[in-house]
Amino acid sequence: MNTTPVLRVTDADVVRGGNPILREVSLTVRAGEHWALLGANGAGKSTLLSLLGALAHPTRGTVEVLGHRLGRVDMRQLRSLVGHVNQRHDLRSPLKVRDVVLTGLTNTVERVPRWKPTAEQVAVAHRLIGLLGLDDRLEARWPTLSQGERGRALIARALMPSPRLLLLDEPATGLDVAGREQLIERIDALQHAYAELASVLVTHHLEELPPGTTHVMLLRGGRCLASGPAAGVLTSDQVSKCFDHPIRLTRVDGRWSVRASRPVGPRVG
Ligand SMILES: Nc1ncnc2c1ncn2[C@@H]1O[C@H](COP(=O)(O)OP(=O)(O)OP(=O)(O)O)[C@@H](O)[C@H]1O
Repeated sequence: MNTTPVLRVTDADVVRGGNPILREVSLTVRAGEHWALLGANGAGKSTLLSLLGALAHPTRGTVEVLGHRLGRVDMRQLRSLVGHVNQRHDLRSPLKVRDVVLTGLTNTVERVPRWKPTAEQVAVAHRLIGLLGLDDRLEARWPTLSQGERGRALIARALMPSPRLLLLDEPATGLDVAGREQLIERIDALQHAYAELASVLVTHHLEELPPGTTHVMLLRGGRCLASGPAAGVLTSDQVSKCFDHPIRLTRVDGRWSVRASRPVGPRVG
């Protein structure tokens, strides 16, 4: 087993246009851990994810992705080793689900002309398609897929090169309840199927956290408010601070949900 942390961020600052966007953020992610980055709009989640996906450099501090320090490696090459699921996938061709998933091996949006997968690669694609619950959509074409099916196809695509790290940027945005629940069920299944895989999921909705979430970082105004094992970080107090609102957090059957907590006082009427 590889014991090098999958991600190590040390005192990272990001400044854009003179504005501090991330301040002194540190994070270590190890194999088998499933992190969630939580915070209100503008807290800095996507900016942090862009460092973790080797898409941007920190202004100060260090970021190591899969043991490679940003600034000392070829970012493009490093990116190809990270499974990054971004809902903005600008695919124009009506590719079949299987071919969309196989583009994960060429790390391209479109199919590379004359590139042919091996029988073994096709078998891996089929296994991932099954794992993401898309067996009956194997022959379906991209434009005919629902948003939820597209999201799950993109996760299968990201897993094609067997990455050690999977990054999920608000994967449930825009899904209806059924789509969200299918997605969470499948993320849960793949976390069980790939015990060594580490993942980082960005969201502002606690209802979207898969039950296998092991660790959480709460971000507020570009700073880490709390970070560590989910049970210690996800408390009503800390989540209320994170979202600047009094919130009551509950966990049932491994899933979290939140409600605004009502101030205790005399009832009127
Ligand atoms: N290139 C940039 N120049 C200036 N400000 C930026 C830049 N990129 C992001 N910001 C600002 O940095 C802050 C954090 O942005 P970021 O997208 O990381 O937040 P987020 O937590 O992902 O938000 P959301 O939940 O709304 O997606 C925001 O206030 C944003 O406007």
